[in-house]
Amino acid sequence: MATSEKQSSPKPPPSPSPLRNSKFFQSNMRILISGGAGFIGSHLVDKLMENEKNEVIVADNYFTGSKDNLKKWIGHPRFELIRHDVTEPLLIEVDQIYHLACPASPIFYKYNPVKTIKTNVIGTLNMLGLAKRVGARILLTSTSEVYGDPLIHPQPESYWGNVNPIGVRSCYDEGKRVAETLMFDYHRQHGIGQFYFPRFIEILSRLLFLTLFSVEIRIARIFNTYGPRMNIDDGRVVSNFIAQALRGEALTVQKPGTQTRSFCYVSDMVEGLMRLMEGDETGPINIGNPGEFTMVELAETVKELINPSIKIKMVENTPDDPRQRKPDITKAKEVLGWEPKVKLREGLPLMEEDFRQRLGVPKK
Ligand SMILES: O=C(O)[C@H]1O[C@H](OP(=O)(O)OP(=O)(O)OC[C@H]2O[C@@H](n3ccc(=O)[nH]c3=O)[C@H](O)[C@@H]2O)[C@H](O)[C@@H](O)[C@@H]1O
Repeated sequence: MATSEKQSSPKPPPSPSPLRNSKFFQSNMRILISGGAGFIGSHLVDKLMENEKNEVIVADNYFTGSKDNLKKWIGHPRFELIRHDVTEPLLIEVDQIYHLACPASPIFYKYNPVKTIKTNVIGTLNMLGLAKRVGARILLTSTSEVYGDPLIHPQPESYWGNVNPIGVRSCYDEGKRVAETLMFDYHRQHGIGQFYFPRFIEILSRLLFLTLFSVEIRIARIFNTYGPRMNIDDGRVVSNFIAQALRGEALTVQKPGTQTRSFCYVSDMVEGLMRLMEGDETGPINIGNPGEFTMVELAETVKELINPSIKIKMVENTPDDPRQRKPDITKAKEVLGWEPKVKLREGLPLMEEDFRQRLGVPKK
């Protein structure tokens, strides 16, 4: 009886790798960024590379990302770029994983929805498997789209959302919701978890080479982000309007134009993600700028700042477009001490400058 009780008792959590335990005696932190050749990923690479103790490894399949975004780091001894699709397993030794890989623009993620949901589900499983094997901390970039077409405004993290499970956006928003579920399931199933142990016990356990913890997770819910290096033909609203204004084309406001979004400048986003990774809070945490604009207001602002002579035209919208979106960032302020600094009117000219250079449109 005693033997069978012993056999059926739950297994202890798996041990973090020796690499993780010896972290306190090593100078370098090895950081993987999946999707690091993309818009937000490449800005994150720039920031992490500023710290000489970081080694950065980017894994990207270049579906929407580009080597161009990382050209200044190629050949750097602390930087490595791997062509890799996260739907396949990746076996490397790292301390931290920023898991960003997934097309984020609606036209790109709807282009191959099966691939999008595979990236979110199988890709996140593979990254979690890696995190579990090597004892790495993993941060998932989830999205404001998990709130769907929200019935609560602004959206706090406690809101469960209003999502169409069979719509054309589901590959992305339901995909990210499953990715969040996987993160928490790995956290609960493969480790005692920081819900129950404060940080100092975690540190003490590592110093004593005890392995109380396994999969440490962080979840950021990213709200609409803009800035230099967005794909010019990305299809999202800020990049569309800036490219249209510079090409002298009418700004295409999708109907009704009263729908709202809250736009966060990319440097603020990267700062929020890094604070979340380094802090003690698992999340989910909203990272976004609460400044809220209708699409007509955004078009008028772009027109005024970049090209007052262009027209604004109303065009058809796509199904399930959320009518309003604005982050409640109380939690980010409290637990990360983070809030965005760059206002829309300050960020748009910085993005305009980058788009001018890439489109070859000189300033008048
Ligand atoms: O930019 C982002 O960070 C987010 O972009 C998309 O979400 P969405 O808010 O639909 O992004 P957009 O395609 O930029 O659309 C925003 C609004 O602008 C409108 N829009 C878009 C493009 C355009 O040319 N004109 C226009 O009025 C859309 O109808 C929508 O109401 C993604 O699905 C999110 O995951 C991602 O986090």
